[in-house]
Amino acid sequence: MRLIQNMCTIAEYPAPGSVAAADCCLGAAGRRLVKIAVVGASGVGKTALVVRFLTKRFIGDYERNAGNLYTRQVQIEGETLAIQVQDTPGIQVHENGLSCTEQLNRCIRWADAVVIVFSITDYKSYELTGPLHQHVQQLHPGTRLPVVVVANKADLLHIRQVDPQLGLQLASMLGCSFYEVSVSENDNDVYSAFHVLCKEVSHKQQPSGTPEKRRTSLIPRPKSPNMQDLKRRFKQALSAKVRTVTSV
Ligand SMILES: Nc1nc2c(ncn2[C@@H]2O[C@H](COP(=O)(O)OP(=O)(O)OP(=O)(O)O)[C@@H](O)[C@H]2O)c(=O)[nH]1
Repeated sequence: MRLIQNMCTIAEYPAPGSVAAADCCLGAAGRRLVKIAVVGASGVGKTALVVRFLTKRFIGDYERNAGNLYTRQVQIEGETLAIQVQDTPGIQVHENGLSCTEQLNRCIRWADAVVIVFSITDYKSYELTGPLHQHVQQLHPGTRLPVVVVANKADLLHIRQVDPQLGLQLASMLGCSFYEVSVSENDNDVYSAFHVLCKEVSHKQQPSGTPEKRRTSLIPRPKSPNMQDLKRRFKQALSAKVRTVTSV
């Protein structure tokens, strides 16, 4: 779906490592930038989720997605971060596994974090979550990309195919936060999912030396005796010895 705040599509998006991509490391006004890709099977509500997060609205009917990029600012722990959210076309599942286009892979490589969406009314979309998570991590070798798992359409209880426990168990096995949401009925949980993810990325982006440095400066150093102290102790020892000698 085409929306306000639309900047460009995945196809136009600079490949990671290019000069243009490097320019994107800081958002408007030099704010830190968090790049999030929203992925999952077709029809699970990816566009609806992104639109809800950006506008707090649920429109109902969305054009088939071509992979649009949106931006907004969020407050995380007192800091205003620029975040870019990349909506992606639905992943097709084939008998021999995932079928990810190069366009989608480029988007996942570009991202600092990923939201994997499935629908509670579509068991196949849930089954995609594990392999998709593995695929995301494979595209980011040497690091653990923050991922949140979102189970959508929680309002459609009468046609539920995925038990909430299943989603929770899978997410915890993958080491991800999990949210069961109804994009059509509620925006709080949607916001929380994005917020948690931004927080995780923000912590990851902090220079690694900073907290460690602060911690070490808090550890009290063992006191080394100064000369005055040494002299005083020496005198004390000496007079004790003298006292012992005189008492004998
Ligand atoms: N009942 C209900 N319907 C929803 C919810 N979220 C999305 N939908 C509907 O599900 C359909 C698919 O939503 P989209 O947001 O287009 O799904 P998508 O994952 O972006 O689909 P693709 O672009 O094909 O990949 C639309 O008709 C939405 O109105 C929800 O929480 N509850």
